[in-house]
Amino acid sequence: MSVRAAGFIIYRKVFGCVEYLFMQASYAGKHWTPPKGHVDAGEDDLQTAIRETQEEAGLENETHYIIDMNFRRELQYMVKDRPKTVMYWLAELRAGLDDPVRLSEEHVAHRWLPLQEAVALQGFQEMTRLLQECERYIQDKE
Ligand SMILES: Nc1ncnc2c1ncn2[C@@H]1O[C@H](COP(=O)(O)OP(=O)(O)OP(=O)(O)OP(=O)(O)OC[C@H]2O[C@@H](n3cnc4c(N)ncnc43)[C@H](O)[C@@H]2O)[C@@H](O)[C@H]1O
Repeated sequence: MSVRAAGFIIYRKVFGCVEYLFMQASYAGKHWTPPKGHVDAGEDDLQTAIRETQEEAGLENETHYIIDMNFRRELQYMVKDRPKTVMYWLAELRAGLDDPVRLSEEHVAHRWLPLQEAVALQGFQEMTRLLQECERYIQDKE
C-alpha cells in the first residue's frame, strides 16, 4: 500500500529574489525537504499540509503564508521499497515576515534558498523538477 503525505512548497521574496523553505530532518540521513508529513486517518491532504506545517515549522495558514490553490502537484518516490505519494501546494510567506520559522524536534535546521541552491541542497530528481516548475509559475504570475 502507498504511503501518503502532504505539505507546502513555501517561498518568500527577498529584494525580488524567490527563496524556498527547506528543513533538515533530525534523523537517519538528515535529508532536506519542505514542511510535510503523513496524512492521518480522517484528514484530507490540505488539512494535513496545514497541520504538519504548523507542527514542524510553527507557521500558521493565513497568519504566516497564503496558499495558492491553483498550484498543486503530486510527487512520487520509493521509501524502503514502498511507494510514497506527497501532495504539495505552493504557498507564499506573507510580505514583511522575514523568518518566522520555529522548528520542532523533527528538524535540526532550516534554510531559505534560491532555486539553484535549493536544488543542490536537497538533491532529489523529482523535487528538482517540481522546484523548477514552481519557479516558472511564480515568474509567470508576476
Ligand atoms: N529513519 C527514521 N528514524 C527515526 N525516526 C524517523 C525515521 N523516519 C521517520 N521518522 C519519524 O517519522 C516521523 C515522520 O513523520 P511525518 O513528519 O509525518 O512524515 P514525513 O515528513 O513524510 O516523514 P519522513 O521524513 O519519513 O519522509 P520523507 O519522505 O521526507 O523521507 C523518507 C525517505 O525518502 C527520502 N526522500 C525524501 N524526499 C524524497 C524525494 N523527493 N525523492 C526521493 N526520495 C526522497 C529521504 O531521504 C528518506 O530516506 C517523524 O516523527 C520522524 O521522527
